[in-house]
Amino acid sequence: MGPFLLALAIIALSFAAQKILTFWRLTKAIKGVKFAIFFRTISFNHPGFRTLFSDRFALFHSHIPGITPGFNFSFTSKHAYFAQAGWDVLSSVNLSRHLTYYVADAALAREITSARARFPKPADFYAVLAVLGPNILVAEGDAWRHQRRVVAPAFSERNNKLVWDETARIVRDLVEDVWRRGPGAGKDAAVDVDHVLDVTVPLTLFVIGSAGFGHRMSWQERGVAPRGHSMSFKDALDVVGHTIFYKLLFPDWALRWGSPGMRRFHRAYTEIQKYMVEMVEARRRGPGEDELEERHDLFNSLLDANDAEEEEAAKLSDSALMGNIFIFLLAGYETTAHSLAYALILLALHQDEQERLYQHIKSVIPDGRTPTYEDFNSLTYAMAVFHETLRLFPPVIGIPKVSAEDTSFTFSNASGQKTTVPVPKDTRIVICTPALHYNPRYWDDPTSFKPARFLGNWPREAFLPFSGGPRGCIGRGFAETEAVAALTLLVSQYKISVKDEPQFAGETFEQRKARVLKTNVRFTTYPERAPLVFERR
Ligand code: HEM
Repeated sequence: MGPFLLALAIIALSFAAQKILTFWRLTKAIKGVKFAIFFRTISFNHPGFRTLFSDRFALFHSHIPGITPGFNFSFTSKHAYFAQAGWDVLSSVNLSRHLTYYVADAALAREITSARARFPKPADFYAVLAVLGPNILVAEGDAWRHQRRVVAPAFSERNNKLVWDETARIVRDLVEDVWRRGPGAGKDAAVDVDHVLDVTVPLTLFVIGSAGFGHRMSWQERGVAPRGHSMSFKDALDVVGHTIFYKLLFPDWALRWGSPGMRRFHRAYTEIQKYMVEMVEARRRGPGEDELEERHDLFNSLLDANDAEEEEAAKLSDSALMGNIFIFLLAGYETTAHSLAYALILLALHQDEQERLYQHIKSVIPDGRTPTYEDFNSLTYAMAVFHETLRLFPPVIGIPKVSAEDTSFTFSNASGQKTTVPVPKDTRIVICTPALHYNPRYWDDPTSFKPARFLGNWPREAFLPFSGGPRGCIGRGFAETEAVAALTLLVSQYKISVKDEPQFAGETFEQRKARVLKTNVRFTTYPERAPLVFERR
């Protein structure tokens, strides 16, 4: 063996030895469960995954024993691994430098989400999102506090009302301009939708377009670019909304010169920035004659709040304004589109629940008028349907945190046994929302769709689709208003069912359910294919 190969072999061996030592050290560190045997106390390693790779190794979606917990294990297995281990916390040791705990224990999840300084977000996990500009989702410490203070007033009651009104307008346009007047549509014909996302994705895009960015869009609008632009706002937002992951994966030069899809994304992203710069400049010039109406979209309110900051140093920079408005799009559009889609599928599968929702809407609005934002608080069953959907299909399947200090977790299991595990500084923590939401300690019959469980008293600590504590979702009210409005407006006018297709004629209810709820995860959970029929009531 030549000296070069020998040097290479020594480096490889010492690398492997270092990995094995780290693995051994971490495994030793997680002694938790204690048993007293013949006057001696024996500690056992806290159960969990012992694998080569961490769950972040996206090549493997499911758990492969010894190799990886699996990128999507949290959704595919729900509470099963926790039940097997007999604990609602699992440890994970792999060849990375970090110990990880997966959490499905409600009290512990609350402890973690409420202690922002002890358990911040892992900076490396979120770094990629900073390419959009400084923003509230990735910021930590003082920078986060500053941004949240400026951003929070935009998510106001007045913005929620705008969300409602815009959702109502967009659903009305869908019904009148597309479903009742579109090609092949009779006035009262049933409407076949090939995939529910074909409805919910544009719907939520239009809502974030108007209530978020202050740009009204419609289903039939053709993409004519105004002077000075190469794309209409609608087309640009559509492209950016669907393919924003390009921005997270590739540097600017690659987007500029890459595949046609990458170039289209780059053009759309540049266009949106251009539109927003124009909106900022238009404000600085003052309102035009036809712009005297007060506007409560997120972008406008964010600019208002920023202008109102007295000290120049307290104002957000232009790039932080852009970063935040893009993060609203990234964090708020797919999550809402996908969860609304699941709600419609679940209602189509469970006709009894759909009827209950319909009767409840009728009891709130007996004269059949169009529901308004003032009805929102009374539409409790629609909200219960949305919450039950988020429990069963949380769009975000893991809430990552890191321990900022050496500490410990104490928790008990279903049989009342208590344990304490050490949590060294830099330990990774993932709150597994599906496991928490399907945990039978908190939810009776957890796999069933039962919206009524969200009426009255329900275990709030075991429901974290929006995370919780100070870093909880700032857009929760936005999403809930939009979903309740859309569900109420659609179910009050249409009976929704799963489309009968000849190739699935012989399937049982369970097979049909599994087919239309088949889920994939790309950033958020989404249904792969769910054809529905909307039949006029
Ligand atoms: C069903 C819909 C939604 C779900 C399930 C959801 C879920 C979440 C979750 C789990 C987090 C915490 C993420 C983390 O810890 O990294 C979060 C944060 C956030 N969400 Fe949402 N979200 C939804 C809708 C929205 C909407 C509509 C907007 C804005 C228009 C939005 C804006 C944000 C922002 C800005 C944050 C960061 C807050 C902070 O760190 O202070 N979300 N969301």
